[in-house]
Amino acid sequence: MRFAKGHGTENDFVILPDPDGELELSAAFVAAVCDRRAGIGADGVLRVTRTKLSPEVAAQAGEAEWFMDYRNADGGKAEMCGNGTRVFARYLVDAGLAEPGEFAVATRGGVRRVRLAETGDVTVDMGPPRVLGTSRATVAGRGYEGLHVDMGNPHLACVIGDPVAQLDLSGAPAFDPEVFPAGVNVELLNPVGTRRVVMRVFERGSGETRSCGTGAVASAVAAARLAGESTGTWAVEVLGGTVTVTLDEDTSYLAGPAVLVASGELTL
Ligand SMILES: N[C@@H](CCC[C@H](N)C(=O)O)C(=O)O
Repeated sequence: MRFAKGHGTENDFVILPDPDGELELSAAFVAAVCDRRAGIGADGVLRVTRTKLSPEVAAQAGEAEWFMDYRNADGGKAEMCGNGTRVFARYLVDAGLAEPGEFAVATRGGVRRVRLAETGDVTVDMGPPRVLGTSRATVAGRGYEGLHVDMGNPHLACVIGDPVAQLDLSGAPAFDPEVFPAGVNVELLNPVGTRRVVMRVFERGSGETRSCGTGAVASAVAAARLAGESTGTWAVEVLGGTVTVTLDEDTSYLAGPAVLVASGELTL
């Protein structure tokens, strides 16, 4: 089986091309591929397949030829992955499956438009963030209030007083299962200047990752609220670099680098 490996601000993915929709990905197989010692190692898997061959998103086939079938490192499916969409777009162009410029990608969370710049950056129209209230997470015994933001997938973005660099994220944060019955991605962030935040994230199904695109947008929304703003551009510093989030009246954009670093034959 052919594979490629790529990352967006060190949120890394194994890419499995499956143009004819022949691959059945079991959770155990995905977890084995993502294993950082016994597998290739990644935060998730991106299966590249045709939208029209994928019953769960076939309704998007008129808008997007390719479906990003995203799986978390534990093998579970997720609705959306912002950095994954950027890396997926980079792969499609480099593999000759899409023209450089602007095109659409099908995801479980709906169609997302992407734009590749000459600089190598990829921007995704992430759609409108939906703010659904507040809730609490507990990290290493400490409770934090956060904003519940739906980016297609669920987020709890907590603006905290402590420096995020000092947090112990070795264990999963506790959260309210009544608010998040399907689990949640928890972001912890500090505003560090005008429209700039530092963020760490514990992702549902993948653990702490070095970046999370949907989480970066959720964090920008939380930071904007705190500043009494609803539009503008935020820099979100993550462990793997910096992404840019733009909030406007009716949508949000995520921009940053997306690179492919390897390809080969998977023998697992
Ligand atoms: N890293 C991603 C989000 C991946 C999915 C998430 N773990 C979930 O289960 O919702 C991103 O860049 O958005």
